[in-house]
Amino acid sequence: MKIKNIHIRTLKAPLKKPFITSLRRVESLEDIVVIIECDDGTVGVGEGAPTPVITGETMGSMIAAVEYIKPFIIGLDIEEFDVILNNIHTSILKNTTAKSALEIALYDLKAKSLKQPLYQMLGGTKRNFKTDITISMGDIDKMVSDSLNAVNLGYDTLKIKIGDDPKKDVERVIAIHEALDKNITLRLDANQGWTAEESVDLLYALEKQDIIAEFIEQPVAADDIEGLRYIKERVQTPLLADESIFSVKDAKRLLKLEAIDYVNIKLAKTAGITQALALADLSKTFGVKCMIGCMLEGPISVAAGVHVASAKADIITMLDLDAVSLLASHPVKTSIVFNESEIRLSEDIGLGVLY
Ligand SMILES: C[C@H](N)C(=O)N[C@H](CCC(=O)O)C(=O)O
Ligand SMILES: [Mg+2]
Repeated sequence: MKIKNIHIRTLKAPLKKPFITSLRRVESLEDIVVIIECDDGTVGVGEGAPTPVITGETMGSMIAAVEYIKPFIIGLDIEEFDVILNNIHTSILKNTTAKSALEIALYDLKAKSLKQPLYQMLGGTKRNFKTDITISMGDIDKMVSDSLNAVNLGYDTLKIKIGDDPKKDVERVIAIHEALDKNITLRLDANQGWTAEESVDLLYALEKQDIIAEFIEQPVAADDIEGLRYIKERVQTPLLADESIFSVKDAKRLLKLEAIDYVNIKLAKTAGITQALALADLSKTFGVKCMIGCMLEGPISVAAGVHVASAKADIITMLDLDAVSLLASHPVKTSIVFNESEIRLSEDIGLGVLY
């Protein structure tokens, strides 16, 4: 099975409502779908969504990166899996989401060539998962009503976006906590919005009210490693690193410093499945649990995240794979069930995506 061609398509999908974090506001999804076509007609499909404020990539840069990588892998046989991976990653630096889209398509092809579902090829057996849902940042009343609606839809874990105003952020979390049953788990994501000192003050204020979230995600700037350690040494609320960890190297540094409690793995940051698996393995050696997350992206790349979650189910114990549920509709047929908080992998070969 030789790689004959690589096609790039654009996927557009409307959101149920605007997606708002301290870093950006998005009104609808637009991303790329990468299709690797082999000489026997088999195709593998991957996807990547631009998140300029996190990975530095845009639609244009991702398309250019995939076009640039193409000649390094066209003509190679799927049997030369490691050579193809190496060529993807060494032909150009960075461009992690573009590389992830290519890797996802390649893993889809490899699993299809072995006639196995991808999670089985990766050693997984788990097929049923529960994800949280993101509550976009906004006015307190809107965040409370969005939280109540999410619980009515069956979600028992909410990821609350905050980070634009520490004082208002405390009020938001207290109001949401007051409005919900106490069996609902709250995750907080500030997307780098606070300083280390603000983070400690804010988390103390919540802890004083007996609000201890499951974790606070990325309270400070991605490169503020000392800030993360400063917070971890002072608060009870566990600390999860997102934008601070793209690679195994990033994670090693933070884990050695004992600066965080959990790691958020996203294929768009790890440049695909290979390093995501390695990141889970590394976290396991440090006894640190992981979450698998996503950007605002579509069902193909989210599906790849679910397969990774199955492969590393012992260490990836938390899921933030809600992007498909945030879409009002999308054009992709999958045999994977995305039903609000419930996600179920099928026994179809490959990713389980028909495009
Ligand atoms: C969609 C997911 N639940 C999420 O919140 N991801 C964000 C980044 C998403 C983006 O801006 O596209 C995160 O974890 O920071
Ligand atoms: Mg985050």
